[in-house]
Amino acid sequence: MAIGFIKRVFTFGKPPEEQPTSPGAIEEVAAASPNVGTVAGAEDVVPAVPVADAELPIAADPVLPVEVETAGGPADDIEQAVEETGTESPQGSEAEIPEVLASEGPADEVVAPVIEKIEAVEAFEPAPPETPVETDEEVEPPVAALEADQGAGSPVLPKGFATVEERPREEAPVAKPKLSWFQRLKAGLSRTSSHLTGQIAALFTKRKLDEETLQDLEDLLIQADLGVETAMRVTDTLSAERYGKDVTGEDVTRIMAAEITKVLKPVAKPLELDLSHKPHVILVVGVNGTGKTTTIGKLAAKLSGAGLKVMVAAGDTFRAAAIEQLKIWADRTGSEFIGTKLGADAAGLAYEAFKQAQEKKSDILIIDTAGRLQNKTELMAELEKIVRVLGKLDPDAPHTVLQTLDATTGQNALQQVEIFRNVAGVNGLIMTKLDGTARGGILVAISAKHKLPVYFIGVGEGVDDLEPFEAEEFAEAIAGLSH
Ligand SMILES: Nc1nc2c(ncn2[C@@H]2O[C@H](COP(=O)(O)OP(=O)(O)OP(=O)(O)O)[C@@H](O)[C@H]2O)c(=O)[nH]1
Repeated sequence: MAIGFIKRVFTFGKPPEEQPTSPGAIEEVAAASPNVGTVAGAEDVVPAVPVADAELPIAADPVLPVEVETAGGPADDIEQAVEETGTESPQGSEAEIPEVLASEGPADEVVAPVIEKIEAVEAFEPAPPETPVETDEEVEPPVAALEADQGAGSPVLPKGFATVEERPREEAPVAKPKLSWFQRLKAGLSRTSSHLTGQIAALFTKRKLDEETLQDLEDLLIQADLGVETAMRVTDTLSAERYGKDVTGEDVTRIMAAEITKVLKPVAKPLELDLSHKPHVILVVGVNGTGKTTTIGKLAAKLSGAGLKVMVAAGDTFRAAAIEQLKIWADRTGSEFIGTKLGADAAGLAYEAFKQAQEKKSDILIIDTAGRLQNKTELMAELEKIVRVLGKLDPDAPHTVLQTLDATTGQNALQQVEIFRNVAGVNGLIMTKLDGTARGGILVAISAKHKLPVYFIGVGEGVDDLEPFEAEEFAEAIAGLSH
């Protein structure tokens, strides 16, 4: 019983379960806290308790030492009482304590005063806080007052801490604003425009316009795939307006955009559909990989989205993936699909597709074709045959022959138009992959040379990445100007 009381002196104000029990933990607490052992009267007693058995005062508890020391009363008495019991032993061991504490009768008598003192300590109530002296100095408000100010549950933490509530909330993902077509076009053509305008800006740094500069500009525009004709148009206009004067890169890009617009305007036409034909047949040709199948999918999406009944035919019987790819596009766009087995006669499929589309009263039939230029003779023969068999069902069919051109191929695209125009009677163009190429200028050269309508341009693989071709906005995008 007595040892229990002694323990209680040291565990004052702390529930036992919170106290360190391992020697190491105790030492840590003692070392970490200057208060341990400094409690009046307790400082000499602490070491006397065997470590393993002790429930040491929790050094971190600032209340006990302060109260006991400043109150001035009971703690001093305890010290005295402990001295009287002879329990004080700076180097005390476990054996020394039971000598006194374990004794019956007289020992209780000896310990009784100690108990009284302990009880006095427990019963001790700190004096009410003194009324603060009024001063002119700004007194920091007590924490409780601050808490009250901020409302319950908003503790004021020391500097360097923050409550979880104060943690900045992660911004909810903001839906990306949908870019306008011009913004997408400009972004798609940014490589072409930055390449071109960068070179122009480098050429026109503080230079008066002279013959040499004009020649350099012409070379630069030709190298940018714009073609000799357009390059000369730009330099002629620039010379007429600014010869001998200071010219900035921006002056040049503005004149260039205006001249490109003039070249493109006559070819920027809408794709006319004669819906008196049931169906209006669109044959899509072009070198493999130029984007025929993808473009058919994009066109089908636009047309079926407009409420037209669309059928697509997988006339590229040369490549299994092309058939599968077109089937996926048909499913995606709600179009009818007709295909045949790999290696089958493409003209036979085109004929069958036309018949079925007529029977089903489709508005539009779009026929995909193979594009392997490596076997040019065979390919050309196949294309000629397709055109021939379609003509048997309708002398005007195919009503539109579209050629896809891959912008990344640059000058090569000029020859491709030449070839397919002669064989398949191409009467309209779609340029794909204008996104991410520095060679978008080729469309200007093709337009100037072939003067074929350019109906659409592709600036990505997505279903929405095909837009009607507009001369002015294309010219401005290629020159990096704002619309
Ligand atoms: N970045 C970009 N990629 C495109 C565009 N149009 C098509 N493509 C991609 O170009 C690749 C070839 O496209 P296809 O539609 O298969 O070309 P194809 O002419 O049908 O090819 P073959 O079937 O081999 O004759 C595919 O990976 C398309 O996703 C475009 O405008 N921009």
